Amino acid sequence: MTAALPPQALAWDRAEFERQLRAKGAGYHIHHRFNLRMNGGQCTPDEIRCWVANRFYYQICIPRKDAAIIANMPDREHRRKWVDRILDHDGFGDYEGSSAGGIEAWTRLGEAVGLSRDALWSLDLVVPGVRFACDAYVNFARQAPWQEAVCSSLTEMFAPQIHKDRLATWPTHYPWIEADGLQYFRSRIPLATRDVEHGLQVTLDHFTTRPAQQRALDILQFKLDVLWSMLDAIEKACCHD
Ligand SMILES: O=C(O)c1cc(C(=O)O)c2c(n1)C(=O)C(=O)c1cc(C(=O)O)[nH]c1-2
Repeated sequence: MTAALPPQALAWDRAEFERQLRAKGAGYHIHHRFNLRMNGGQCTPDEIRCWVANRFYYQICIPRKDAAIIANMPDREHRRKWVDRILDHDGFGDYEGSSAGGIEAWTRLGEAVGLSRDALWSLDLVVPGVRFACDAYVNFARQAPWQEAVCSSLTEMFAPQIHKDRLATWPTHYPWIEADGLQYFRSRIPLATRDVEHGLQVTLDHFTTRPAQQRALDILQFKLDVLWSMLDAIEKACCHD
């Protein structure tokens, strides 16, 4: 719980509010013990497979989450921008090439680490804590005002670094993973940057009083908790030493 604000607390200006949002990166799952272990090369092939299979559930929830946000957006201009996020993950056209989408790229990652398409898509390896966390994110997007749901996507401010870390460390630590399986991480770097530009604009425009800005920080914390508890559940299920 956040301490109550004095009623006279002044709103932060845009630059300070953005700084406060970005400071939440200190709680990003990039600092989670499992992520440090994974990018430090200490995971076994089974642990990597377990992470990929569980994270797949997050991947398939993202476009459902984004569709829920669109359903709550009254404004055509915002819907036009937001719909790209669904296409980024679901893809369009045939299932080949860059238009195949993120879910297909994650399926490719699964194959590169030794998980068949059927094994991944069956969701048999997804543990309850991961389901709960991802479902909480989708449900939040369904129920919250759309600007709050947009704000919750802002953990993407911190995602390019985690993708870059994987691209920099996995080929050395895990040479057994076929290199083209890492394309998902490469593809997300420019897309996350574009997403954040729009998400930040909505957030800075909407949360303009100090209590509202505090609410935005709390929403971002909720989303950080979603990602953190996914890794808690994954660590518990996947690591056996
Ligand atoms: O690999 C990661 O650590 C990570 C984290 C996040 C995030 O911060 O929510 C996203 C992604 N990846 C990602 O690939 C992605 O497409 C994405 C969309 C969103 C969102 O909230 O809309 N987050 C993330």
